[in-house]
Amino acid sequence: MAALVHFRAAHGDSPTDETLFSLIADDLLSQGYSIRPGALPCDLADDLLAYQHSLSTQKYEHAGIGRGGDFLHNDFVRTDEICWINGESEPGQHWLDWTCRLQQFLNRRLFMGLFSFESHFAHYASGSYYKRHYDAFRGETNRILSLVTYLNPGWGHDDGGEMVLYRDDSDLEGIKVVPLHGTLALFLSEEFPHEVLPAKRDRYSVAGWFRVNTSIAGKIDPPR
Ligand SMILES: O=C(O)CCC(=O)C(=O)O
Ligand SMILES: [Fe+2]
Repeated sequence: MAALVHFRAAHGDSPTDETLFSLIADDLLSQGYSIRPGALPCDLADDLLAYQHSLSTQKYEHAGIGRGGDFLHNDFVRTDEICWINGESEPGQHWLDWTCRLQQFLNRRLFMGLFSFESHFAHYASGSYYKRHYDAFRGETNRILSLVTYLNPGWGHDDGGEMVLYRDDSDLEGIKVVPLHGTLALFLSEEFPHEVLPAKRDRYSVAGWFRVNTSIAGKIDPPR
C-alpha cells in the first residue's frame, strides 16, 4: 500500500485528488457548480498563501473588465487587484500542475473539451468588491468553467467578502460561499451570475478559467 501511494504521488493523481475530482465532476453534472469547503490539498493552499503574502504590491495590477482592446478599469464594477500566474514561481507552477490534472480528469469523465487554463491571484483590500457579473457571455467567449479557491485562514462570518453564486438572472438570494482557506468553488462560466460582497479585511484568492479552443480558419485566439 505504501508503495502504491508513493507511486501515485510521483506519477499522477493522488488517491485523494482522484476522489475530489470525481466529487467535483458529479457536482458539475448534477447542478452545474461545485462548492467544496477545505478541499484544496493543504500543502498547495499553504504554499499559495505564503507566496501571495510575499508578492510585493508592484506585482499587482488594478483589475479591469474585458480583454484586449475592450479592457476597461471600472471601479463601479470591481475594485480588487490581480497578479497573473504564469508558472514562474514554484507555488504558481504547483497550482498549474494541479489544475491541469483536474482539467484532464474532467475531460475524461465529462468530455468537456477543456483546452487551456488562465489564472490569477486576487487581493481584495478591506472595502473591495466585485459586483454581480458573468465570467462569460454565451457565444462571445470561450471561458467554459470558472474556478476560485480561497486563501484566508480563520475567515469569520463578520468578515464579509462572500462570493454569492446565483442560479440564474432571476435569483436574488443565491448561495453564499465563505472565502475560507482551501475552499474550492467551480461553476459553468456562462450559466451562473455571481458577485463578491465587500470584504471587511484583506481577502486573498486565486481565480481561474478553463477555456475551449475556438481557433477557427487560421484565426488563433490565445489564452489571454
Ligand atoms: O473571488 C471570488 O470569489 C470570485 C471572483 C470573480 O468572480 C472573478 O474574478 O471573476
Ligand atoms: Fe467572476
